[in-house]
Amino acid sequence: MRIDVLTVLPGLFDCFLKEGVIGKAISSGKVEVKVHNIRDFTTDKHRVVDDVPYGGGPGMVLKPEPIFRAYDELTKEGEKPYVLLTEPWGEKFNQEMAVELSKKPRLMIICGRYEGVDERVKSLVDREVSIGDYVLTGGELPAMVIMDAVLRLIPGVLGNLESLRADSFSDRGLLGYPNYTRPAEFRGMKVPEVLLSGHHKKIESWRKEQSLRKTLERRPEIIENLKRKGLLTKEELE
Ligand SMILES: N#Cc1c(-c2ccc3ccn(Cc4ccncc4)c3c2)n[nH]c1N
Repeated sequence: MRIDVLTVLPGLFDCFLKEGVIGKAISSGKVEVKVHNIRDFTTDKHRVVDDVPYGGGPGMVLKPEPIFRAYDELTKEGEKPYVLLTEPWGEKFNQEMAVELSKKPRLMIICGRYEGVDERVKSLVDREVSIGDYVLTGGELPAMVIMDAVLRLIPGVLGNLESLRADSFSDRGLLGYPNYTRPAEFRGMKVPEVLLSGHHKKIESWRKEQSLRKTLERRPEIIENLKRKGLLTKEELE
């Protein structure tokens, strides 16, 4: 997969693209992520990317020209990307969307700033996406959240064991099971016996029960949604 990111703050992506699972996936060539400074696609000597809003009002708006120039330049060759625009009021990002996006060969993520992008930029966009009902200062952190959730699903990025775990739980949006590590008792708090038993079938069923119970308690709508889609097995429904 290739992802092109358009932003006026490319430096925000430096650590994200160098560290951890995502950094390894990029350095090993499993995925390709290129961050482009919208300012590099301006043509004036002051490299202006924003302007005051028509009709008045606070703040500035990202101009359409530099973004269109970047899009035209980056789509001259190769497969056309599926274009995302991060927006406070976009479609809510979730695991289902992450799975869908992970199957695209190429993505482009346009990150707004200030009051947002000129409305005409949306003629380039396939999906306006929000990561939640709270207000951020720009679209870069949402872009990193989306990339993290999508790239971890690319085969080989997480390694086999992890991707097996992911398929059975988080890809259906179920909450995770409790994790423990040594010591077996810490300040009077013991690790559940079943996890020390070495009985893999019992451990798996305990973890599935914990995940379903936590999901039912905290996010009952996820269980209802899975029931409606027939994505819960008979024993999971019991
Ligand atoms: N995805 C996502 C988001 C954003 C977000 C995304 C892009 C931009 C560009 C500019 N801003 C700042 C702004 C502009 C207008 N109104 C309020 C805030 C952004 C916020 N906020 N909260 C989310 N969940």
